[in-house]
Amino acid sequence: MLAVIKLGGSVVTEKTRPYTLREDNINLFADKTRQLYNENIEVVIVHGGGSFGHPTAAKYSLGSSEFSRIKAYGFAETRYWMSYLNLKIIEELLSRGVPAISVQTSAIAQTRNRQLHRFNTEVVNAFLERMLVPVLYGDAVIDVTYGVAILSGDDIAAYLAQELRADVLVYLIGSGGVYDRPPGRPDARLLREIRPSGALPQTSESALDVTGGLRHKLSCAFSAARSGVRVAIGGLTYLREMVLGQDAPYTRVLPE
Ligand SMILES: Nc1ncnc2c1ncn2[C@@H]1O[C@H](COP(=O)(O)OP(=O)(O)OP(=O)(O)O)[C@@H](O)[C@H]1O
Ligand SMILES: C=C(C)CCOP(=O)(O)O
Repeated sequence: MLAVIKLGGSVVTEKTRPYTLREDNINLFADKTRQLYNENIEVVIVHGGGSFGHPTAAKYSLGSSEFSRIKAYGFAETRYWMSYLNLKIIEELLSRGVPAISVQTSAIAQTRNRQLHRFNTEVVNAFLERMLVPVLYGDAVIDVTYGVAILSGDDIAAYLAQELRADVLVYLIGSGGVYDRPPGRPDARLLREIRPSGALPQTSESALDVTGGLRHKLSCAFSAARSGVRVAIGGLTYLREMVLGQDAPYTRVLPE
């Protein structure tokens, strides 16, 4: 069984506080991944930018306008912080005996018009065949039209799930699933199912998110679901249930 897990930046970082880790959640994620790995479930991890990638990319407007010398520096700084966050996650996995391997996403992916254009899936597959756990991430990448762009981990996860014919694609987010309205509101209700033909939830997007927040995640999730991958969005607590398709409080993403 193969699971592609998008580990949301809202899970592993404090999104409202720049450059702040949620170490308890990184540890819990590593514990749960060890359990899956020990049960011979193949896992590909893609993590997001959280409060490391988004504020840096926003500071240099990497997702918009013309390329420039200052953007070259912003590109390098964004890559630095994404590598830093990646290493923090890898360290916890390794310390639990999980053979996690960092995959520098910008070295194997490019965009055109800010859409995924080239991606070396073979290298990810080769790591899997050797019982490794590849850990990719949303990243600053070469864009053949605009010079540089930000490629979201949400796109990468949906793409890889389809290309590798994964059994399941899980989006882990800090709010624990998709609610009918922003989860901070007292009357917010967890949606147990969501479909592209239904009403979309009300969302509150953070100004610090340069890749479109929950709305963009849903469009990636729907595209994977339409191609036949089982897709779930939920919190860390129920990672195992989502991977195995068991009933629990999370959101199932349906194809239509
Ligand atoms: N209706 C809603 N249901 C669930 N979450 C919502 C809703 N509206 C807003 N949100 C917010 O969206 C967040 C998840 O989206 P976000 O873009 O932060 O995902 P992420 O993948 O964790 O982040 P990153 O892009 O940094 O990896 C939740 O933690 C929550 O704060
Ligand atoms: C902001 C950066 C560098 C990564 C974006 O990836 P995402 O957080 O998965 O959307």
